[in-house]
Amino acid sequence: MAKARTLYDKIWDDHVVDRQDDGTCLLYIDRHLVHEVTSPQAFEGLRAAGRRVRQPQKTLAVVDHNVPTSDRSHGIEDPEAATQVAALAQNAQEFGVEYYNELDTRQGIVHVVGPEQGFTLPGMTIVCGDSHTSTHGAFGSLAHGIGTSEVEHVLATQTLIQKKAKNMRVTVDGQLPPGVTAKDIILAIIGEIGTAGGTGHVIEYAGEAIRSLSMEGRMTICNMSIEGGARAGMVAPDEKTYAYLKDRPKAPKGDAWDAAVRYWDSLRTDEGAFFDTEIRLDAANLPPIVTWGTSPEDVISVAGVVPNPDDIQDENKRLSKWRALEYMGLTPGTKITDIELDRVFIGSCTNGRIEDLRAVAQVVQGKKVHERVNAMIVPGSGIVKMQAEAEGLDKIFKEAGFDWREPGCSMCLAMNADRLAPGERCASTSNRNFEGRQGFKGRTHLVSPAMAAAAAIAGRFVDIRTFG
Ligand SMILES: CC(C)[C@H](C(=O)O)[C@@H](O)C(=O)O
Ligand code: SF4
Repeated sequence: MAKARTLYDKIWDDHVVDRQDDGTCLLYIDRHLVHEVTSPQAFEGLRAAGRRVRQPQKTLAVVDHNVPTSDRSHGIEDPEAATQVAALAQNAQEFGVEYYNELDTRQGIVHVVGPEQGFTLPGMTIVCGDSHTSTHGAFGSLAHGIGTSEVEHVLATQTLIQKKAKNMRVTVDGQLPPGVTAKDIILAIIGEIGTAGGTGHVIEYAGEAIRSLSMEGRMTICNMSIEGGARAGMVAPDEKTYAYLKDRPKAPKGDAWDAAVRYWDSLRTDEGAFFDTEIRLDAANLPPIVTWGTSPEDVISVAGVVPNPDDIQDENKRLSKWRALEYMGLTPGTKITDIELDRVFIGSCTNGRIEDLRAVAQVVQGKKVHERVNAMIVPGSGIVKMQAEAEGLDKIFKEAGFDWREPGCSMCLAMNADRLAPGERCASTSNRNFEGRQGFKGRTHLVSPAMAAAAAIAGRFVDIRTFG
């Protein structure tokens, strides 16, 4: 009998072109997403070597990090951003790669755009010069970030040099309580395993709670796999995956669709397959989570208090958590619900999709953003924006006092004009709370969309389970 294999093993095996004795492999790459930040040198390298893009139709380029989220119909004012955007437009044209510019409705954050267009499909190897490429694993693909020199390698050859990672399974049993979301699951997992817990592994998420999630929720989980140190995250495809993808512009059609689904149905981890590491969590025990520090592992229940680093044995860790508290302007023992906010950011490739915006609308409908708070909502893509407007969500947001913006990465990493002022405190639906991530000396607390929405109204963190 054939050896029992994991989902990761199967996709890996189906893409190995060559294997050296030391385990180094050449992997075939099915899809390559390209954005303006990590591609200029890669295209420059091709140009210098006189090479073409090997398979332009398997490559898709979009601008997201630098674009302003204000009206851009009259061009991009910031000269640096304008130069980077223009460079991608020029490279895409010169190398025959499909490109969504800042005025295209299909434009958005690269990890929102891929799935939305059906460019992301189960069983594929997907890369992008961006760490959150792990998002696409929600479709049962092997998707991970690569560096700029690898971007050049993939552009030139449609292959990547890789060594196989270990298998890890995170099983989330049970059912999520009301008010607790995919974001809380992944923050809880990272809190449990730490930011290095997944190092050297590809994580497969399994269990009843994961199965019950929408594709949007699964993307939120896979998105943050990288914050847990893993190379990639994945969820086996199922009927929800197919329903999401069917009739998407780039998804296969007719007989090709049927044949694809037959293959995708085989992409399940076999009974008895080996995992190097296994973790289990019970969804029923999870609270809404807020991060208190400068690492995504610094998690605490909204009903809790800021922890005391003195309780940590390891000296280095203890000191680093004290530094985090100092940076965050917090003292141990402070109730999370006593933390006041200046800003709220709803968006990013973690939580900038339509389901996230619906969750926000549900919380803020008929209410007003707290007078101290400046709150913005940045849809993950033009398609998300259009859908939200068709559902009237933008009206709900604007009436509540939210700023409704154009799509892009925005204040997830503050590469454009959207940023925190020094000392400002923000509830954010994004994935990183590093020092300076949302602006110099800015203070970021990671939360779910519903929790960010409630915080915008209350001006402080509130427990979404009792808010209303
Ligand atoms: C700019 C890009 C290289 C970076 C990444 O790789 O993740 C960004 O998207 C981020 O989220 O920090
Ligand atoms: S939204 Fe944030 S995390 Fe996602 S790709 Fe953009 S900068 Fe990176």
